Amino acid sequence: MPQRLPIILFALVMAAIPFIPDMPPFWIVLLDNIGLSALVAMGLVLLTGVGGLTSFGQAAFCGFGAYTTAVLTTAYGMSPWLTLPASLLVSGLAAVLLGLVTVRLSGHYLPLGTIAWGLGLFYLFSKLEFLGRNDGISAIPPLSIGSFKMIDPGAIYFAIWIAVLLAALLTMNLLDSRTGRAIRALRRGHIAAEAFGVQTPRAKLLVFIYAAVLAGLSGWLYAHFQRATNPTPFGAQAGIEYLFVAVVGGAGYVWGGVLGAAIVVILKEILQSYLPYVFGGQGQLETIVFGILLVLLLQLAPTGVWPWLVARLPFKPSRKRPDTSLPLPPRPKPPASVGVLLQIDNARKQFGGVVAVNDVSFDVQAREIVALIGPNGAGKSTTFNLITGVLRPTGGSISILGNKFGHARPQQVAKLGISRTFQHVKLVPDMTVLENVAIGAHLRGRAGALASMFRLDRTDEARLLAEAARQIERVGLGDQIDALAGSLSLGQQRIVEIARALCVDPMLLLLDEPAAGLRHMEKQQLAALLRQLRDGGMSVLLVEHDMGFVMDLADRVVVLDFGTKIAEGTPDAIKTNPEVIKAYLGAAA
Ligand SMILES: Nc1ncnc2c1ncn2[C@@H]1O[C@H](COP(=O)(O)OP(=O)(O)OP(=O)(O)O)[C@@H](O)[C@H]1O
Repeated sequence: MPQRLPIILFALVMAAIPFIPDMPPFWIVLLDNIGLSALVAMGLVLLTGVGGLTSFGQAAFCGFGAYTTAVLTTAYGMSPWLTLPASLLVSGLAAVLLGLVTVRLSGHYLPLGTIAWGLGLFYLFSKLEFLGRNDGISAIPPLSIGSFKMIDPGAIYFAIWIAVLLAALLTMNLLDSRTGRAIRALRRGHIAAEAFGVQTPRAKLLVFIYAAVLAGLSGWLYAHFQRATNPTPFGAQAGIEYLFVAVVGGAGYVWGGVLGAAIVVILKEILQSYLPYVFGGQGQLETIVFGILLVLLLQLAPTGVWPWLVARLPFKPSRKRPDTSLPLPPRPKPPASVGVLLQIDNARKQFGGVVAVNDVSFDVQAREIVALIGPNGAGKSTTFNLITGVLRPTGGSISILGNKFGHARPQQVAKLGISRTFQHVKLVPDMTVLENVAIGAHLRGRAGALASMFRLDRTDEARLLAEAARQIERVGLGDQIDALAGSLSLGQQRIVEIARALCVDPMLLLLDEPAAGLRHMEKQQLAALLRQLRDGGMSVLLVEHDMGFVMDLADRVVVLDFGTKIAEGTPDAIKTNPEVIKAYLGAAA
């Protein structure tokens, strides 16, 4: 089924609803409220479900949108259509200021931070004289087109649902793009995204602003729907409720935001209307029952109702295969005469009293496979992290083609043409293999968020996906291209990581335990691929515990023990080196 067909059908159904004969006006009011809530929830889908940034403070951004238009239309007589950009701008600017502080927080501090400013802004709205303090602002004019005033709920219905549909389309376009993949990669932690050039603070700020602008749009519509505004709908409780809406619907899914809004708004309405009859007018009971029902719902569908429903559909949306003939210009390569590609000179890394890497020096030549081996805790992964900019060295230097880059950020290291895989696989499990691998080509694309939202990125996108598809074919996973990464075996996921690293078109490939979890045949195929890459001009530095694999494949082996280099040489020399034998036997004993 074509991907856009369900959206067109949905739009037609929503457009037809107000024309149903004898449609109770109350239902239209409910649908208006659902639309307003869906706009905020959609922003939260992107922020929390996709980007992994939990926010309890979204209601405050609705407040910015609502109060901006309320002030400008009532005090300055501006047309509501002119206040729309102003409302979005004020919400966006507020998000920039709050986001610059908030997105740097991590773990529990991030949601706590959003609660703090959510509460703070609520009190600000209720204390400022020009916002009408607790009473708010009334007599806000309705939206109008010519002499047609959208006073009744059936009229503003169209404005609200056109906004919801446009927001859904723009959000889906954004997610289905280079920038969208970067945002989705955030959920797996910043290290994996940064290794492929994603500017994670910028990506986080982008989703923060985007979510705030959608909330501001909802606030603007709300102000002209209610024609009055006060602080209550923009407080902490409303912020928590919006998060509920997103989670119940399915926090990672655009349409989950719409469905969640429908479930929560309708459920609340039913409970408020009927529970007083059941319990004889006892106050507040609906809040308790509402909470219990939502918890039960989440037991049934832990990732939200939308994915639960989609998994039960008899048909699946069809995915278009990328056209692999589309070229992506290769990155510049080192001249054929180059000898040493990577030089590590007395690299040192201390964690407090632990010397994880102790003045280690070695090099990797052009077109060479070097293995870095050593017992557990020898400092191999730390060395990888020093080379890739994840850790800053305590001393020494690292250079590529003679240029020192020891203190570069991971994004800059990726730009130099160094890409990597991880000891603990860092793929986004609910993204397809193709989408995961395409993150590797991030630096080779150009399209930004705005171009993606308006589908102006298609040529760029087609080239990135073509490159990803070629690399997936190259590593032998062509038949898994549309599978979710999380559904593959661990060994296959490691191979997907190699394809992602190859998408960088690197001159140096760093592989952290690539053969772990692979079967014998798969290891042989991997070795053949790595030899082919080397013969094609790439250098490979790999950490591996499988000695058979290493000794068969590597041109040279560097051995670490307790952070210190104890040997270096050809596989044959290393196999018989007494220091190495002692280190390994010592470790085994
Ligand atoms: N972030 C950290 N903080 C403190 N100590 C650390 C940190 N990272 C690594 N270490 C220590 O540095 C030493 C080297 O660790 P590293 O992970 O580099 O070893 P490895 O050779 O990769 O081991 P393995 O083969 O088990 O992965 C270990 O003693 C480890 O405990």
